[in-house]
Amino acid sequence: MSNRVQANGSSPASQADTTHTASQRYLSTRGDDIGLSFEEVVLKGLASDGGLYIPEEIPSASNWESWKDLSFADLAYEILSLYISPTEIPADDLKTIINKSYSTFRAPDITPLVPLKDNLYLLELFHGPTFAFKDVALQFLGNLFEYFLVRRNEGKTGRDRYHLTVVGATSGDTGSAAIYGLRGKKDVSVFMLHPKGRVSPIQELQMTTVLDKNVHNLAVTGNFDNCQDIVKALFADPDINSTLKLGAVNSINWARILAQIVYYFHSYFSLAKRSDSFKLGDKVRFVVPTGNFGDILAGYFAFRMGLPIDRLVIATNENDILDRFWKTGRYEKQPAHGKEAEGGLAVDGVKAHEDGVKETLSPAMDILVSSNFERLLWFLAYQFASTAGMDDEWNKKQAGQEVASWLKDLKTKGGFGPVYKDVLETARKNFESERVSDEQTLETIKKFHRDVGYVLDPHSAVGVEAALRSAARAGSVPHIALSTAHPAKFAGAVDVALKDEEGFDFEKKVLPAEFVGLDKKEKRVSEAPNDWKAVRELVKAQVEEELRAEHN
Ligand SMILES: Cc1ncc(COP(=O)(O)O)c(C=O)c1O
Ligand SMILES: N[C@@H](CCOP(=O)(O)O)C(=O)O
Repeated sequence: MSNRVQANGSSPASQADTTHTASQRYLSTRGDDIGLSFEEVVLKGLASDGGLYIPEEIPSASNWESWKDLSFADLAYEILSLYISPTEIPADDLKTIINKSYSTFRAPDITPLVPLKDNLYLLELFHGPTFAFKDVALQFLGNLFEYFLVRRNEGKTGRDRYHLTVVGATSGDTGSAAIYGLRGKKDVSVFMLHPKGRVSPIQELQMTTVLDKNVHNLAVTGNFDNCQDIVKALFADPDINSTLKLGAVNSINWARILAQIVYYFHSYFSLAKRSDSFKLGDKVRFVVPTGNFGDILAGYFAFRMGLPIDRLVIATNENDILDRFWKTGRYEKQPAHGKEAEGGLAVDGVKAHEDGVKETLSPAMDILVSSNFERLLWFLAYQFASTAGMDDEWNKKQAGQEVASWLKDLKTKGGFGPVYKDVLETARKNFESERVSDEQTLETIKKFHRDVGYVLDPHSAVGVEAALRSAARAGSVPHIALSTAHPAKFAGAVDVALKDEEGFDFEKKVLPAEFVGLDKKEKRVSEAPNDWKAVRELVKAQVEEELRAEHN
C-alpha cells in the first residue's frame, strides 16, 4: 500500500476528505482554485486564474518495487489510481480506459528500452499511432474525455448534451497525437493551431489529412508561442467560455503529465531486467529532450513518488530558456545580452527569427516559454516557503503568490529572476541541463548510425548528446535517454545528417509504411491570423456549424 507525503516531501498530513485523498484533489499553481476533482481539472484544462493544476500532494509509492513485473497497462493502473479516486472512476472502468489506450500501440512492450552503448539506453516512446511520445498520453486523454462525456450526456439529447471544444497549440507532434486520440469521437470538436510553415512536412500531413468532421486544423501566421498564447487567451476569455466548454490537450492538461509518469517506472524496471549489474534501488539518470517541460516534469513526479532517480537531465536545442535558467537563475525569453547572433543550421538555411525563436533541426522544441515549468516553480516555491515554519495552508498560499508574481513579470517584462538562491539550489539538486546545437545534433545522428546502425530523430539526438555529456560527469550511473519521435517524422534533418553515409537508404531503413502516400491524400486546413479574437470567432462559427449539422 502506498502512504502519502506532503508536496514538500515531509510527513503525512491528516486527511480531512475520506473519498478523495490529497493526491486526488487538485489546486492551481497561482492559488485561486483549490480542492478540485480529477474530472474537473481534466475537463477544465487550465485554471480560472491562468494557473496550471497540480495535485495537492504527491503520493509516495512505497510499494513501487512490487510493480516490477507488471505489464505497461497494469503498471499504469497502479500509478494512475494513486491520483484518481475510485469514487470518480471505478477501478474496472479505469482499467478499461487504460487497456483501450495502449491496445493501439505497435510494440508489445508499449515503450521498449533499447541499449545504445555501455550504460546508455534509449527509451523508444514512438510506437503509438502517430509515431511520437505524445501518443502515450493522448490516447489515454482521448478515451478519458470520451468516458466523462458519455457519463455526463446519459439521457440527454440535442443542445442539452455537454459538447467539449478542444483547442490546442502544436509545433507538430501534439497536433497529430491529439487528432488521432479524438477523431470521430462524439460530443467533441478539436481545433489544433500550428505555426504555418514551421512544422515538418510529415507532421503537417499527419494532421491535415484527417478529414473527420470534428477535426479542424488552423495554420497560424506566427510561431508556436503565438499559438500557445492564443490558446491561453481563449481559456481566459469569458465570452467563449460562456458559449463553449473549452478543453485542453496540451500538457497544460494534468492528465497528459500523469500518463507520462508511467514510462519512467516501466523503463526503470526494463533496465533492471536487462542489466546484471543494475538492481532495484540503484540510481539512474533520465535525459529528456525538452521544450514545454511536460515530459521531464512527469519524471520529476516519478522521482518524488520514490523512483531512484539520480538526476533528470534537461536537453534543450538552441532555444535554451531552460538551460539559461539552470545556469543563471533567470527565466527570460531573451538572454540578458540581447538576441544571439548565432543561429541554427536549419535545413532551409533559416536562422533566428525576428521573434527570437530559432528555427532548428528539432522544431518540436522551437519554443520561447515552457508552459509546464510553472508547475515545477510551484513545487520549488512551496519547498522554500516550508522552511519558514508556518502551517501547510500558508505554505501553499505563499507558493501560489510567488508563482503568480513570477508569471506576471514574465508576461509584462519578458522574464523574472534571479530567483532566491535556495530555490535555484533545490532545482539544481534534482536537475541538470544541457544545450545542444544543430551541428552537435547532426554529429550525434551520424555517430550513432556509424557506430551502432541506429537512426536517431533530431530531438532524440539532442537527448543522446546531452546523455553523453552527463555520463562523463556521473561515473557508473546508467543513463536512459528518451527517444521522443520516430526519425521519419523529421526526414529533412535525418537526410542532412546521413545522406552521404555509405549504405544509408531512407526509404528502406527509416520510412514506415504508414507514411507512404500521405502526400497524395486529400487535406483540410484553414489559415488564421495571429490574433486570438479572430481565432475565437472562427472557432465559435465552426462549432455552431458542426452542432447544427449534428442536431438538425
Ligand atoms: C519530438 C518531440 N521531442 C521533444 C518534445 C519536448 O517535449 P516537452 O514539450 O514535453 O518538453 C516535443 C514536444 O513537446 C516533441 O514533439
Ligand atoms: N512540442 C509540442 C509543443 C506542444 O507541447 P505540449 O506537450 O504542451 O502539447 C508539439 O509537438 O506540439
